[in-house]
Amino acid sequence: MTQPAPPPTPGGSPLVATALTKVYGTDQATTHALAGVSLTIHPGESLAIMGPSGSGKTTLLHCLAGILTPTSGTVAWRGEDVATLSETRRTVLRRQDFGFVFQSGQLLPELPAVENAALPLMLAGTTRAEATAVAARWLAHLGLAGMEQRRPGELSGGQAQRVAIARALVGSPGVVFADEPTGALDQSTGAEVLDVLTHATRASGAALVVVTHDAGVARHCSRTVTMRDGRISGEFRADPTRSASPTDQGAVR
Ligand SMILES: Nc1ncnc2c1ncn2[C@@H]1O[C@H](COP(=O)(O)OP(=O)(O)OP(=O)(O)O)[C@@H](O)[C@H]1O
Repeated sequence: MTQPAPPPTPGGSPLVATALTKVYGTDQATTHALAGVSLTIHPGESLAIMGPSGSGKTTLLHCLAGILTPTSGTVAWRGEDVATLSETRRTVLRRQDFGFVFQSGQLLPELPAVENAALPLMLAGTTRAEATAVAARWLAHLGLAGMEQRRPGELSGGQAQRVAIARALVGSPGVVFADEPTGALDQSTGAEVLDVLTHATRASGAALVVVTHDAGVARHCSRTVTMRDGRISGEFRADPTRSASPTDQGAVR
């Protein structure tokens, strides 16, 4: 398969979170969703974030991606602190440097697949003709040639997630954030979509951060961190010489 995006910049900079905390609520009822998380995500790596419900996975993802402002701590990205940027600058950063894949329902139902995939480029000012041409190449790259004009309602769940992956990658982001990207799919479709997500992201040179409950997802990633009560409770690196699962891991933090 030919790579439709420009070649990745060699090297690139890591995303570095330091001592992140996030407290939700008021004085009467507070939740310490993040209680001091430090994490470095390197260019080209794929990181799975696992842990029980309520352990802070989505909150961490949203703080890393500039969707949420942490209560304290920093998120360093290409010389800026994502945590303290203005909302306007964060919006630009999210559009230009980051890609997003969520569980489902993220595509605009009235737009054909190619326009859904082209959206980040059009929002960044690329002409419609150029944006849809790049998006069509991504769709073909992800196995959706011939489906460019279908609306989301005319696609299977797995095909719709491939469109979402094309949309996440079309702007050549530095980091792709995915929150339960296969959560709405059956097991075999989910595995296929995950394969597409991890391979396409790696080929584009971007890092991938995936929140998941599924150990099968984590097995596709080069590293897994587990969370408990707002903290990182364990870390596991994939060993390319054997098939392993996060349950094998030893806690390193
Ligand atoms: N907007 C909010 N307001 C108040 N509390 C919140 C809010 N969002 C999350 N929380 C709380 O923060 C904690 C962490 O939530 P978070 O969604 O990050 O966990 P999670 O590990 O992603 O959970 P799940 O696996 O169930 O999606 C939970 O106790 C949750 O109830």
